[in-house]
Amino acid sequence: MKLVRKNHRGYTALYAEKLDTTLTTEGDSKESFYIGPLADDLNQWPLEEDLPSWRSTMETYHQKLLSAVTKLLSLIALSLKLEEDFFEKVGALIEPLAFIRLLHYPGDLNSSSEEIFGASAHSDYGMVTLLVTDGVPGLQICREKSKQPQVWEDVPSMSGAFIVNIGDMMERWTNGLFRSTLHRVLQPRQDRYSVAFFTNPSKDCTVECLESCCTESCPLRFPPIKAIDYLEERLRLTYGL
Ligand SMILES: O=C(O)CCC(=O)C(=O)O
Ligand SMILES: [Fe+2]
Repeated sequence: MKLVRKNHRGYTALYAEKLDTTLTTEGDSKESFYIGPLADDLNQWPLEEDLPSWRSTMETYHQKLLSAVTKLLSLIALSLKLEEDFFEKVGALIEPLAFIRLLHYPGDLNSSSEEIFGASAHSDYGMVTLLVTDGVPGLQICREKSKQPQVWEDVPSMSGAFIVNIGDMMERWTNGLFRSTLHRVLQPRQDRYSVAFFTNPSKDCTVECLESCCTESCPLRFPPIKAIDYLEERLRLTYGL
């Protein structure tokens, strides 16, 4: 039963995605399943009789994580000396483009190429990502993404905790004050599973540098852009379209 990806929902096969668009390799050695906003009816669900309660479990997870992200965004707003509901007021949370991605990295691929990653180096595209992993190592971050050579550090898995990644749209909003996290996943030696929850602003929300983040010493780095335009371009590159 494979519900092949349509409208960025459903199943994506091994090697279909390449997160580091500078690599010349085939693609990342992971397979995944996407579940997007619940309201628009575009999600692809397995039959209830094949996977009883799966849909309702995923819908509950989506709702709970969106509510956690909403709280996190109000803390981010306060930390930027903005009103608590700033991200609501700019329209980011009207119909946020929030996606669950269920990920599987097969452990038995025995690839000899050092250039094949479970997930090649990238930063997530949106506001923030909440990530849970099954404890199998592989995830790494690079703290100083513009320095060469890049230094990669393992990210330990903590049971009961989320890993939180800042995304590129948050970096654009804050003119780089909040830096998006460059990360990757090495090809694991045993099966590895993780669940990411990506949050992008609503499609018509304009992501533009906050006034307080643009100064003479820190001039504007990114022009304003509509969330959907930014997201679609990043997805286009990731899938080599
Ligand atoms: O599997 C992981 O730990 C990370 C996944 C990831 O970075 C992504 O899907 O964007
Ligand atoms: Fe990621």
